[in-house]
Amino acid sequence: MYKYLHIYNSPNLSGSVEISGAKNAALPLIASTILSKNEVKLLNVPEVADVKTLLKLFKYLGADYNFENNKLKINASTIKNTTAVYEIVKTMRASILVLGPLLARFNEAKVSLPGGCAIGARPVDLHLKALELMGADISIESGYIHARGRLKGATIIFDKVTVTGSENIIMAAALAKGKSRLINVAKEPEVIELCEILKKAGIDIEGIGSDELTITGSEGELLNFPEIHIIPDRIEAGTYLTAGAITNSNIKIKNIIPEHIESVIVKLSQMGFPIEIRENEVEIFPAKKIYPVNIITSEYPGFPTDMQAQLMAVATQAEGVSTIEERLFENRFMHVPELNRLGANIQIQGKIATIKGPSKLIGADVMATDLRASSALVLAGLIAEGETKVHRIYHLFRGYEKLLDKFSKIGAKMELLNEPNP
Ligand SMILES: CC(=O)N[C@H]1[C@@H](OP(=O)(O)OP(=O)(O)OC[C@H]2O[C@@H](n3ccc(=O)[nH]c3=O)[C@H](O)[C@@H]2O)O[C@H](CO)[C@@H](O)[C@@H]1O
Ligand SMILES: C=C(OP(=O)(O)O)C(=O)O
Repeated sequence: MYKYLHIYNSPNLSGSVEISGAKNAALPLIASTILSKNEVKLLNVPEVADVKTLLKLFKYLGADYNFENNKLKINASTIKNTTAVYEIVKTMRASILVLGPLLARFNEAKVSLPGGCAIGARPVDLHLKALELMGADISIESGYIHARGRLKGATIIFDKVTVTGSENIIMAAALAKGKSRLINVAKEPEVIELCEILKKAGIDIEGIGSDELTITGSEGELLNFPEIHIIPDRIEAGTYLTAGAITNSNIKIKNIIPEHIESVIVKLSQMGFPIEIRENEVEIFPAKKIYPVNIITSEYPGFPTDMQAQLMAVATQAEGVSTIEERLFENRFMHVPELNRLGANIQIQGKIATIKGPSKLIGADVMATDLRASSALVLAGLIAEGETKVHRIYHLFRGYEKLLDKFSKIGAKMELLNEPNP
């Protein structure tokens, strides 16, 4: 039975939210266990749909695991199958993360092409080009990427900064023969955590945290992984921070690494929200006046595309004209018509959205189209007069753990109800 999220006007939030482990760190780290000879224990793993999908894929490949209370024990040494099937890959693009490690370990891998999705074309050409430079023979057959060959170290210059592309090639280089130089690598905290774990597992990696890495591969020898503690989810943290902002409330966001959301804090501060930064938490206070803002999305440490929709929801309440330019994905404004249905005044011209505020929002039926678009609609629903029904809400559960519990703890009123016409 399909569900929708019924949100009741909740203009005053208070209290604190504990942030879960990062989905986008957990996914590559789980994929990396393909390189491990031992069972790996991962802590602070978020129980979200994407993690469960990747685990389903691991089971299909032949791995064993146990996942309870955010603790995951996974043994990928039993993997025999090297084909990631369409039926699983189609539900989650990040399944492409098994390509690099499977190929590096088995000298062969077949992964269904992830295809386009809601936010843009999202090709994987840079992943494939890099693997070819490392000696892989790659063909596309019946919708599958078929990669074969023994990987050897290479110099790779990424034409664009790609997060999962960098992660795939870092994992491949860890087991390849010889040294790889990766230039223009992504510097997202999730990429850094992957490098640090591989280093602890015995791989020589230089340049961690910079955009150039030198990795000396183990020549096919499997690694001895340490216990892994997943870093806090900076996008979940940013989302709850924007919940404080849109409702102009005082809330604390706990269990985070504030540096990871610096660009979001800077923009909310510019909008007039006082924010106190402490060691593992930030606290947002009501603004006297909400100022408009100009945002351009970019790679870390720039403003994250994964926070663009949420900031746009907040900008609907600013006194004046804000602009948001989306530079990473060509189709990541799907929340705009839905926010406008609630009463926002947003226009799009190419990559730029212009938001005229403040707008009085009034509850309506709206459609979630992707993960972060869904969160923008939830935020808008908090301040919309009356009741807002967010349909296709399953997108949200790909990346937000215990969303209803966390929102209800800070005073938001919402419930999951059955769609009347499924
Ligand atoms: C699971 C995960 O971590 N997902 C994140 C990851 O996605 P993902 O890793 O898929 O995003 P990328 O960093 O690869 O994409 C950045 C840009 O490069 C382009 N590109 C990418 C690869 C390629 O082979 N060719 C190519 O042209 C993409 O279309 C996009 O325009 O980073 C994005 C950008 O921060 C985030 O929005 C996603 O939440
Ligand atoms: C776009 C996202 O995820 P994915 O790359 O898995 O689609 C996201 O986390 O906002």
